[in-house]
Amino acid sequence: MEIYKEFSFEAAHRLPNVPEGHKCARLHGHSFQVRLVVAGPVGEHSGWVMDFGDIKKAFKPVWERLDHHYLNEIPGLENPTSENIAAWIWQELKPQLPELARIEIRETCTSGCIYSGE
Ligand SMILES: Nc1nc2c(c(=O)[nH]1)N=C([C@H](O)[C@H](O)COP(=O)(O)OP(=O)(O)OP(=O)(O)O)CN2
Ligand SMILES: [Zn+2]
Repeated sequence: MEIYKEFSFEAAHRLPNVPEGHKCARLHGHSFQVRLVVAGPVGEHSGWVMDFGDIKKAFKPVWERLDHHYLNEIPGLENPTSENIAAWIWQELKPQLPELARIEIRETCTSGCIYSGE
């Protein structure tokens, strides 16, 4: 079964590799929405795949590196597209949360990406 926990973080970024004149070359900010999906069997006694609180605990140190930061200054996020942010979170979080199955990032109300580690 899959469960999920949602988070948000506020951050600024600019996209350095967009074509000349692209609006995203300018410094701007988003309230990024993050959904972490965890997969596994439902424990017979616990009745859950994992305590939602344990997902929150695992993500906290990663979240703290993102929230209210200028993403371009974070090593590995020099080109902070949604795709690269999702892959970066995966790389940071997967060792602490091996049950992580998917990350969904929403950059605006209408734009985002889904990453399953491939
Ligand atoms: N594949 C990607 N495309 C774009 C990314 C990205 O990370 N991956 N990022 C941006 C910009 O950061 C931009 O802030 C968000 O894009 P966009 O959806 O174009 O934003 P708008 O809210 O202005 O969208 P409208 O639907 O046109 O209002 C750009 N592309
Ligand atoms: Zn943006």
